[in-house]
Amino acid sequence: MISRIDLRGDALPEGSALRDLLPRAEFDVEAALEKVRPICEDVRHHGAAAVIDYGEKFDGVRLERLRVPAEAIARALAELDPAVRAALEESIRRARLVHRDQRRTTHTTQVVPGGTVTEKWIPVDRVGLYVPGGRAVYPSSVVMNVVPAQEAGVEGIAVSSPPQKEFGGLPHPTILAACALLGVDEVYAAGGAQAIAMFAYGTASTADEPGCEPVNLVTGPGNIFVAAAKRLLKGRIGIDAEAGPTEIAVLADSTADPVHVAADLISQAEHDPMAASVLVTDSPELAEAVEAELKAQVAVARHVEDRIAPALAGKQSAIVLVTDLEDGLKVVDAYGAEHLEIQTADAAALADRVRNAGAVFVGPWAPVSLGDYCAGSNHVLPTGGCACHSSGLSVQSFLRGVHIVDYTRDALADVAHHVVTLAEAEDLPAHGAAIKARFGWKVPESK
Ligand SMILES: NC(=O)c1ccc[n+]([C@@H]2O[C@H](COP(=O)([O-])OP(=O)(O)OC[C@H]3O[C@@H](n4cnc5c(N)ncnc54)[C@H](O)[C@@H]3O)[C@@H](O)[C@H]2O)c1
Ligand SMILES: N[C@H](CO)Cc1c[nH]c[nH+]1
Ligand SMILES: [Zn+2]
Repeated sequence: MISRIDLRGDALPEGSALRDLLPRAEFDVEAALEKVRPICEDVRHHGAAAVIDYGEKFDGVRLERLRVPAEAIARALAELDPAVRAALEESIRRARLVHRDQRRTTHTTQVVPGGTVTEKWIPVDRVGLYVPGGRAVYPSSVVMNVVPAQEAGVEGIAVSSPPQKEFGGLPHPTILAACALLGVDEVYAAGGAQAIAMFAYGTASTADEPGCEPVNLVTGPGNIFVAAAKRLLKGRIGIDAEAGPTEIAVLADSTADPVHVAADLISQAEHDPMAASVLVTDSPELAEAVEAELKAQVAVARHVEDRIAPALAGKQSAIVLVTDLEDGLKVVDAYGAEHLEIQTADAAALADRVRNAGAVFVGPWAPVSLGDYCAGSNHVLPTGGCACHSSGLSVQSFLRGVHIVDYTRDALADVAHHVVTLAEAEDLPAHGAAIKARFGWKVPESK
């Protein structure tokens, strides 16, 4: 059911050749652009009416209005299962602890006497947070989007999630309840590309409801249509990342428990038929035991036909045998998984050497599921190998650093000749003139 790749014996390929040994599932955002372009254009020109039309087409439910009424949000919280409420509250509490510590402080550097550069961090004014709701619904993604935005100090927060037919076209009630727990009252029942376009272009107010004001930044995971709309509208709006299907890599040795490893691989395969589950190990015995465990556990799992089985059987999932853990480390670094578990005898030491992963989970007691819900870490993480250049969602994602430059006359005079020289070197004399104009059109002599 899951394929094997044997990299023992020969020297490992290097660089991109090593990365290519472990392909991802086809997630052709470029091709999806052609599908989402007309959707985004429609929303641009026809606003809420177009979003409602696409909701009917793709989500099978025709809405009267996009904005979720305050009573529906309050009702969802009132009717929330107390155990789910307690779990969400704990998830929020832990996420707040971690994200509060990510806040940036204003920092001033005195470059020369009388010359300072202050770096100030300013939150984005208004954000649109996307919470997926196609194959599964993700109240936990409400927490992972909203908490960093709030801790960054963002004032305008809007959430959108697909309308659910079985709930009369509202987003899933647990998503609404999570919004209520977090104090978010601007929630829309819109999914896919049309939701991202709604955030980017805004919608006009009608007699029935206020429109959605355009946002500055859109964050949150989603399927290929969400990713394509983000790519298309990037520039008009900022985006966090084009998150692709979920992935887990486990680097394990003979000390790992095959029951845990198999359970963790299945846990992420449960998201999507394109999800990737990869085990990298130097132990053929562990590989065999995990294969047997996968069979046993899949036999009693839910979501097998539509997600777990195709995800594990896909080219994106594999058990990779390596000569030793040094090679294993090279393989997982080349792969750059969204989630990387280290289940080895010296897990902490090995984890410390990882360079490319969205998040690293150390040892037997830190499964990815913990991070998905209640570790305090963020679960919106770079996929598709983007961990080599990008980070997961954080307070930083919602901040802009601004340099405030403050020089006295003397401090400018002291460096003026360098500025003029560089301006001349770039054949941009007007730049130099802007300095000379302040000193009677002469370059002041440096001290
Ligand atoms: N990285 C993370 O933090 C994270 C967290 C949760 C989920 N995920 C991933 O997010 C993804 C969620 O995808 P999903 O599909 O379940 O939910 P989704 O909310 O992203 O997409 C559902 C929407 O897609 C649109 N759509 C469906 N078919 C369409 C079509 N043919 N053409 C145009 N639009 C169409 C519909 O409008 C629908 O509302 C999964 O891949 C999951 O693994 C990632
Ligand atoms: N593993 C997903 C991507 O990081 C997040 C998630 C939400 N709910 C369960 N899991
Ligand atoms: Zn998950």
